[in-house]
Order: sequence, then structure tokens, then C-alpha cells
Amino acid sequence: MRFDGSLFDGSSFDYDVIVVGAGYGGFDAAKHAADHGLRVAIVESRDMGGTCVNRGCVPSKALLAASGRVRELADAEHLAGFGIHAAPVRFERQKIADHANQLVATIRSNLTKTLERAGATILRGQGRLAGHQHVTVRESGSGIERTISARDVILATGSEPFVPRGIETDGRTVFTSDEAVNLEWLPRWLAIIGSGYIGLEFADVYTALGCEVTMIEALDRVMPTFDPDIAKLAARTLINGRDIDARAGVLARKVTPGCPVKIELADMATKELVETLEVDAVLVATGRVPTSAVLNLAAVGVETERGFVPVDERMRVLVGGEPVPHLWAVGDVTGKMMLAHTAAAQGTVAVDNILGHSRQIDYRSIPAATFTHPEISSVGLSEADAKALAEQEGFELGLVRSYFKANSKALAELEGEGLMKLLFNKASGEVLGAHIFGLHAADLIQEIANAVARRQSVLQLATEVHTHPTLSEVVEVAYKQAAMAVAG
Ligand SMILES: Cc1cc2nc3c(=O)[nH]c(=O)nc-3n(C[C@H](O)[C@H](O)[C@H](O)COP(=O)(O)OP(=O)(O)OC[C@H]3O[C@@H](n4cnc5c(N)ncnc54)[C@H](O)[C@@H]3O)c2cc1C
Ligand SMILES: NC(=O)c1ccc[n+]([C@@H]2O[C@H](COP(=O)([O-])OP(=O)(O)OC[C@H]3O[C@@H](n4cnc5c(N)ncnc54)[C@H](O)[C@@H]3O)[C@@H](O)[C@H]2O)c1
Repeated sequence: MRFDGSLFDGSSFDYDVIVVGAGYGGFDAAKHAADHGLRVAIVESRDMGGTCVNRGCVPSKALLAASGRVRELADAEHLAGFGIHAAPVRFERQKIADHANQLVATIRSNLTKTLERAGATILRGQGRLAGHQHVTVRESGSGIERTISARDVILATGSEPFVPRGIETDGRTVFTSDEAVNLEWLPRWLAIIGSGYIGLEFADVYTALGCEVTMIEALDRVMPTFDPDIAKLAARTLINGRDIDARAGVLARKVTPGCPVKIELADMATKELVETLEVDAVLVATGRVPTSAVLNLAAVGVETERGFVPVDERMRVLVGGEPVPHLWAVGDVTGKMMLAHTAAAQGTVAVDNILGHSRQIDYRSIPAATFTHPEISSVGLSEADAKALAEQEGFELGLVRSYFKANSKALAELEGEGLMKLLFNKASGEVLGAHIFGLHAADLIQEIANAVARRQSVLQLATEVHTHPTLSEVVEVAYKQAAMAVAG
């Protein structure tokens, strides 16, 4: 079939939509399209549900739930504050791992059935582009190839762990989150390379289960991607308050698996060797890279940016800044906020556009959370970006802080360590962003995300009543302080 961008005869295609990759991005796109009556095929080369369900959010949150209970029950000082004295806590590593594995299996199966019920055709194999509106699928197992066509193709092939040059993994003594989620053993001394989302969440799991952790961060402070004030406060509890030795400004330049594992640490500035560590195991948590190499993007002239597929805010794939007709990409492979709910939201936006309802994604209102104990969350602009926007648009930036130690519910829980920072436009009152560290921060951020999505003003938000006593009053206090700053 000749492609000229004007062809639109659904009946001449095998499907209306082919989705390549069945992670959260692909799943939401396929389900949304099938729910709207489109003929959908979804191609998956590995596990239905992708990273989040099989090797990401789901198993890691199951491990965090179990290890979080262990931490709570083992925290004699915290319990004594309530007058509780518990017996020494015991746990079975294998049963914690089984809890995570069973949850993965249940969610994977539910998700597969949901797609089938919606009427999507699931094709097991590896997909690649075979020109415009065509995908070749190499069937898993048989290796048989066949090319299918669709009016629209959505690429949702996700990402995989990035392992820097010089670091050798063996999956047992030096591993990434792909293996860590299986919790196959508990090293006495674990080094974690990277202090981002994965490094922090697994440091939470492993220290709760009694491991000693050394955290290695190349940039000049730990948790470099988080708001600096929030990171400072969070580090006090999540790092300094635990069995963690954190080193910033050092690069893990060579890691050799074995017993012990050897790590060469170099000074980030001078690149000189500063120390060689010998530990029982290493978790490499140094970011993720897009899975795009096998997609044969050259067939449609698309050039990736460090492997990421360029898209616009309607999720159309771009070549030289111009959209390629009928080609879409969603999720981690686009490199925009690599989160499961971002992937899902992008999937829905792509399909809405396919259905003819023009829609753009609003990244500013997408929240993010790290599920440590306590949690860290954020939405909207960072303080630095908000300052830049204020300068560019000529308004004064407002900033207020609300503390968990002034919140009755947090104090009742003996969890007074926490802070929320709210950023807003001092002239209009519009909420620009928020950053939280504290008990249930991941749930608290949603209220602010909704306000950002609606571009609401703190003047309106400050009048809305919050239940007493709840942690949500931390947000209410921030809104009220901000409203006074706007009005005054
Ligand atoms: C340890 C960990 C914890 C995380 N925790 C959270 C969390 O708590 N909250 C959150 O929001 N995010 C979390 N994330 C991030 C989240 O998992 C990802 O953002 C999300 O999975 C991205 O979804 P996706 O659909 O873009 O890609 P993926 O989930 O990576 O799915 C892509 C799918 O495409 C398949 N595929 C690839 N190439 C092909 C091909 N050529 N043909 C056919 N199929 C192909 C892959 O096998 C895969 O199944 C976590 C990630 C990790 C690693
Ligand atoms: N709760 C969640 O939503 C959640 C949880 C886990 C993962 N994720 C997603 O997965 C992605 C990947 O997470 P991540 O923690 O691997 O990446 P990250 O980008 O958040 O952090 C990686 C850290 O490793 C450091 N680093 C890189 N190379 C290094 C080296 N050689 N030596 C020392 N330090 C080095 C970086 O400076 C950075 O601070 C995240 O961006 C996030 O989108 C989300």
C-alpha cells in the first residue's frame, strides 16, 4: 500500500490500531481504543504488563509494604512512644518475596483478561516497523514473521535498566532492579549505585530487612533530582537515620562481580581513584534507557534522541519537528517523566487524538512519588523552574512551607517529621508546584495535582474545608498561608 498520509479506509487495514508493547502505556492505549470500538492488536515480546507490573511498581511496592511493616515493628523507640513493647520481630525473606511474586502474577493475569474482554487481539512476539502503517511481528517461540497493517500504530516499548560502562552485572552479586524485585537473598553489606527513585526505595527495603547499605551518588549531593530542601530533610530520616553510609560526588567507575564484589570509586571532578570497596552485593540504580533499537524506526525516517522517540504533546511521532501521520509513541520510550501513570495518560491521549478528539498531555499536573517510609512526592514546577518562569513572565513567585509537626494527625502518629513546600504565582494565586516529604506524601500530592491541572488559585483553594484531624490539613495550612500572601 502506498502511503500518502491521506489514505483513510479502515477496512483495507488488518486493524484500526496496532500497539507495540503491553506495559501500562500500551495497555491503556489498547483498552481505550478497544472500548471505543476500534479493532486493536497489541504485540508483546516478554510479559504482559511490562516493567511496572512485572519488574517495577508492583513487586517493589509489595516489598516496600512488607519491609515497611518490619521496620515499624522493629522500631522500639517509636513504639515505646505509644507505650508499646513488642517482641523482637522475625520475618521470612522467601515469604516476602512470594508475596511480591504472587501479586505480580495476579495483576498480570487481571490485566491480560481485561484486554481480552475489551476485544483486543494479543499477539505474542517482537514487533518492528515495516514502513508506514505496517508492523512485522516475529512470533515468540516459532520465530515466524508476518507483517500486519493498521491505520494507526502506537509504539509503547518502554525502557530497561541503564548499566554504565565499566559496571559488569551477573544478576546475582551485581544486579539491577530487574533482579532486586525477586529478593533472592539478603546481602549483609549492599552497595547501591544511584540515589534516585530506585536507589531510595530499595535502600528502604534492604535496611528494614537488616542489611547495611553504602549509597554511591555521582552528583554532588544525594537525591540530586529532588527539591533541595525536601532532599535535605528526607535524607535526615531516610539515609542518616539508618544503617546507610552515603557518598556523594563519587563515580562507581568499575564494578567486578564475585565474592566479594569490588567497586572502584573515582572522584567525580578529578576522575582520580579515591577508594576500592569490597561488598557482598551491588544494586545498580543509575537510570533507565529506552527500548527502541529493534523498532526499525529508520523505515519511517524517525531519528531518536539518545534512543528516545521524539513526540509532540498529542503523542505524534516527529521527524524534523513535523508529525509522521498515523504514528504515535507513548510511555518510557518517549522519555517524558518515566512513570507508569504518565505512560497510561499518554496512551489515552494518543487514542483520543486517533478518535479525532484533539487532546494534549499536561505534564505539569502529573504527580510523582517515592514510596519510602515516609514518602516523598512532588507535582508541577521545581523551585528553580518556577523562579525562571516568574522572571520570564514578570510575576513574583510565592513560596510557603507547611510542617507536619504542626499537624494533629501526624503528631498522633508520632510522625511529626515532614514538610510541604508550595509554589504559586503571587499575583494570580495560581498553584505552580508542590514538594512534600512526610507520612502519606504520595496520597497528599494528588489534591495539589488536581489543583495544578485546573490551574486553580490558592484564593479559591484556601476556602475549601478539610477533614479534621487528617494529614490533608498540611495542604490546607499551605493554601491558607499562600492566600494571605496573595491577598496581602
Ligand atoms: C523498580 C521500579 C519501580 C517503579 N516504580 C514505579 C512506581 O511506583 N510508580 C510509577 O509510576 N512508576 C514506577 N516505575 C516506572 C514504571 O515502571 C514505568 O514508567 C512504566 O512501566 C512505563 O510503562 P511503558 O508502558 O512505557 O513501558 P514498559 O512498562 O517498559 O513496557 C513496555 C513493554 O514493551 C515490550 N516490548 C519492548 N519492545 C518490544 C517489541 N519490539 N515488540 C513487542 N513488545 C516489546 C516490553 O517487553 C514491555 O513489556 C518503576 C520502575 C522500576 C524499574
Ligand atoms: N516510585 C516511582 O515512581 C519510581 C520508582 C522507581 C523507578 N521509577 C522510575 O524509574 C526511573 C529510573 O530510576 P533510577 O533511580 O534508576 O534513576 P534516577 O535517574 O532517578 O537516578 C539515578 C541516579 O544515579 C546516579 N548515577 C548514575 N550513574 C552513576 C555512577 N556511575 N555512579 C554513581 N552514581 C551514578 C545519577 O546521578 C542519579 O542520581 C526513574 O526516573 C523513575 O522514572 C519510578
